[in-house]
Amino acid sequence: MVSPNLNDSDIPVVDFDKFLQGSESEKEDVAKQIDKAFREVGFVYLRNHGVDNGLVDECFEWVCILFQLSLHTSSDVYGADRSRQSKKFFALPTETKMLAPHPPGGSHHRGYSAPGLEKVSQHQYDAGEIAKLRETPDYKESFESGNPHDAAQPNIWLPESKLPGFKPFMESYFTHCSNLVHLILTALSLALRVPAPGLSPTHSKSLFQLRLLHYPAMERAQLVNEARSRINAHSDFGTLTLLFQDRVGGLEVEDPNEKGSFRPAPPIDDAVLVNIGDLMARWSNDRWRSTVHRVGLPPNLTSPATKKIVPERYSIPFFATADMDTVIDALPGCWDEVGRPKKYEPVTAWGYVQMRMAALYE
Ligand SMILES: O=C(O)CCC(=O)C(=O)O
Ligand SMILES: [Fe+2]
Repeated sequence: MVSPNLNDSDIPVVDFDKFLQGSESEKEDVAKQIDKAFREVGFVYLRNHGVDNGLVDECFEWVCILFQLSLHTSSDVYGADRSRQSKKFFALPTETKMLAPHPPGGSHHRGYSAPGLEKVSQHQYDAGEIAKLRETPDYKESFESGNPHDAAQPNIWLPESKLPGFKPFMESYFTHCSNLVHLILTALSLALRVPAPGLSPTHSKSLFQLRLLHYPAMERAQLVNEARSRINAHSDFGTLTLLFQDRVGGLEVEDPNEKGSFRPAPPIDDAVLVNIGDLMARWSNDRWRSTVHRVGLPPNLTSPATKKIVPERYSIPFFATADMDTVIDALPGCWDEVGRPKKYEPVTAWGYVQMRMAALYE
């Protein structure tokens, strides 16, 4: 259930411009605010994050094109003042999207996944448990792409003629999001006083994943009765996630002080939501929280009175992880011999991520 005693969101909103353009003391202040948010909630909204808002809008336009936005539903989704409807949308049939299929298995995270293929699981490694979860698959479709220089996971694109301009746009959007990840890592290094050059070089290969997500419209009753889910409660498994979401809402974050109780993390215009993943939580010796989150009913649909249909929803998560040979051992500032011993054995990023990804697809 959603906690009734919490208002919209306890997630702090931080003005990142003060880090990008500010004085040394302003940078330090922003770093401290982000550190505090990650300690307490594991999530932070960043305003003025430096990824051009027009570019974010354009990315949403591409997502709509890819996933067959119908002009009927779009006004409800985006509100009047965003430019996300400005392109001439056309329907891309499933056969076309299947020209770039996500390979089976959990080790090559690229290309198109049709609704129902993926079931996000939280710490489920037991085959029987995973099979049970799959009985109500997440009702969403996705398209994943990554760093064009990642030889281990080559991108899987549609033929250029099917969606001209899509690949170059996504490659450039990837770079903008990567830059933001590196800036956040620099802020975190400042907060922990990690000696120069800080954490950014541990992500030097930028083996990140850009995911385009579409949750099709569905009957409200299906979501309420848990006949279908949008995305089940889970934590992310890398270091940092950036999340851009449209205006529909429905993302919920677990109350750090009350397991099983969720509060809304509503979209905030022009802000990106950033959260800690499991690998980073471990690396920080649990100084930072990797908080469980899920996507359910948008807050304005919690009362059944009027609307029977939950509108479609689009979101764009960007998952960062460390270079695969990085040894994840408690970061400076996160442990000491006396009061805060290291909780975890050192592990490479590779060893850790493999274990988690195997649970996603099979
Ligand atoms: O769609 C969203 O808002 C959240 C997606 C998410 O949590 C994920 O893909 O890991
Ligand atoms: Fe997530």
